[in-house]
Amino acid sequence: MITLTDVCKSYDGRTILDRINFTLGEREICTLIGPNGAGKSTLVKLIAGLELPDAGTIQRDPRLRIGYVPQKLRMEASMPLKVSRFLSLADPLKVNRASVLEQLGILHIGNSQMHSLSGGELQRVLLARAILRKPQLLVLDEPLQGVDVAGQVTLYRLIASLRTQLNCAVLMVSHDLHLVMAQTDSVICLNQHVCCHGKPESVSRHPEYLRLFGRSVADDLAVYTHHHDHQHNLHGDVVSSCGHHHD
Ligand SMILES: Nc1ncnc2c1ncn2[C@@H]1O[C@H](COP(=O)(O)OP(=O)(O)OP(=O)(O)O)[C@@H](O)[C@H]1O
Repeated sequence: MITLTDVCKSYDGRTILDRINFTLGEREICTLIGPNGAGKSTLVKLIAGLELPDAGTIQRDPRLRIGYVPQKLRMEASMPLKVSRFLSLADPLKVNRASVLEQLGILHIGNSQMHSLSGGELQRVLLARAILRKPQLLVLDEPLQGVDVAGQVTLYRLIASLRTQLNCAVLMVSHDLHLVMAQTDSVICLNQHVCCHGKPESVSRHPEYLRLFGRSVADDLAVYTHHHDHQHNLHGDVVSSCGHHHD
C-alpha cells in the first residue's frame, strides 16, 4: 500500500529521519514506537503526505484516502465550532455518523463546543472524523492520549476492528505497547533510523520487554527492548554502530 525507500528528513540542518525503509501492506496494522523526539510524528506526517522528504521516495497511490489523527489539535477558544459541525466537514451527509459516534462513546457531545472538550473527548472526535472519511489508510499519531485506561483498551480493540469494517490499513504511533500488542501485526522501533522492525510476539516474549512494561508509566516511554546492536546518545545519534538489526 505504501513503500518508503531511503527516506530522509532534516529540520534546520538536524537529521530527524535517516534512510527509513519499510513497506506497509494492505490491511496491515503497524505500530510505531520510540523515545520522545525519535521522529515518529515526522514520519507519520510524511506518510500522510503533510510533509515532503528531503531525500528518498514514498510510493503510494495518489488516490489513496488517508484518515489522519494528529498528535495535537489546538482549538481556538474564540472561534465557536460545534462537534457536529466539525464532523460535517468529513461526513456532510451524516451517513454513518450516529453509529461511529456511538462506537466511540461520544454520541452525547454533538452539541458541545470543540474547545470545551476534555482531552480524551477531543481525541475521540478526531478519531471519529478520520473514520468518517472512510479511509483506506488510517494514520494515528498517539490517538489515545488523554483517554482513560478502560477507554484505551476498548478503543484499541475498535481500531483493530476498523481494519475489517473499513478494509483499511492502520499505522499508529503509540507509547502503550503493552496495550496495542494484541492488536498490531508489526512494530517498528524508530530512533532517527529504524532500530528494528518485527512481529510483536518476538518482542513480547523478551524478558526485558516484560520487565520494561511491568514498570512505572515513566518506563513505558523508554524504547522497547530488542537486540540493539548500537547505542544512542541523548540526541538519538548513533554513537557506536555495527550495522542495523532487524528482528
Ligand atoms: N517543523 C519542525 N521544525 C523544526 N524541528 C522540528 C519540526 N518538527 C519536528 N521537529 C523536531 O524533530 C524532532 C522529532 O520530532 P517528532 O515530533 O517527529 O518526534 P516524536 O518521536 O513524535 O516525539 P514524541 O514522542 O515526543 O511525540 C524533535 O526534536 C522536534 O523538535
